[in-house]
Amino acid sequence: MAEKTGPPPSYPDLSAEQTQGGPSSTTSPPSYNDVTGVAGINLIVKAADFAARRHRTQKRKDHAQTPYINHPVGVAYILTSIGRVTDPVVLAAAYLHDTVEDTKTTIEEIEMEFGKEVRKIVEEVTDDKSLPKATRKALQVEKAPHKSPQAKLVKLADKLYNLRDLERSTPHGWDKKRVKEYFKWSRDVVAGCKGTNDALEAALDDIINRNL
Ligand SMILES: Nc1nc2c(ncn2[C@@H]2O[C@H](COP(=O)(O)OP(=O)(O)O)[C@@H](OP(=O)(O)OP(=O)(O)O)[C@H]2O)c(=O)[nH]1
Repeated sequence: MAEKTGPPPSYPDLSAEQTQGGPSSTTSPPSYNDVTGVAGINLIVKAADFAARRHRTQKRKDHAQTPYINHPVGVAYILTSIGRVTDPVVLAAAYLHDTVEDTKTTIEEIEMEFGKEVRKIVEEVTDDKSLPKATRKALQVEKAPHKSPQAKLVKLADKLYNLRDLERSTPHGWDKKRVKEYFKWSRDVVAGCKGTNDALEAALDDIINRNL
């Protein structure tokens, strides 16, 4: 028989932006090196919760105005379902991969909440939005081969999600030429991440060849 537990804790003073529950990490960052079992699941779900709060007002660029959080959730799911990735640190980083680039979240905050390993991956896949767009795009191609295998996994899944999204629906204001340019540029970024995960790379090759 299941043991009776008390009611769930309440967090009356937390704003929607704050993460609820779990040990608070206000002093030193947790270490999630080789995290497994319940701790691993908790890390992943905490990252999903954090990302949902931080992206909560944002929408994708499609005509349906899909909530932005669908993207990081989909990137994490691509990693598990196609890439067969089970490392909680990589999956947490997938949920968090756009929080620093696209919200007020700082990389220090990611480290305090999720540890150095997750921070490193998120940092590696974060573009500097203060740079001109052409520079940012060129840097992604240039830097891709030098990234860690974990960051390459997130990058590959991110690109696969965005390319699938482009096949599904053209973002508001994009013409055919821009879509094609995105496919070409993605092909160059993906080339620099090769040798990381056969299934993800095969899925990317398929969609890129279909569209170029
Ligand atoms: N395909 C598609 N992309 C959308 C949509 N809504 C938002 N995006 C985001 O737009 C970015 C690609 O648009 P761009 O014009 O090339 O780049 P920019 O927004 O960074 O300037 C991607 O950012 P990113 O994830 O940071 O990736 P990336 O720029 O590194 O590829 C993608 O996630 C959508 O409805 N469809």
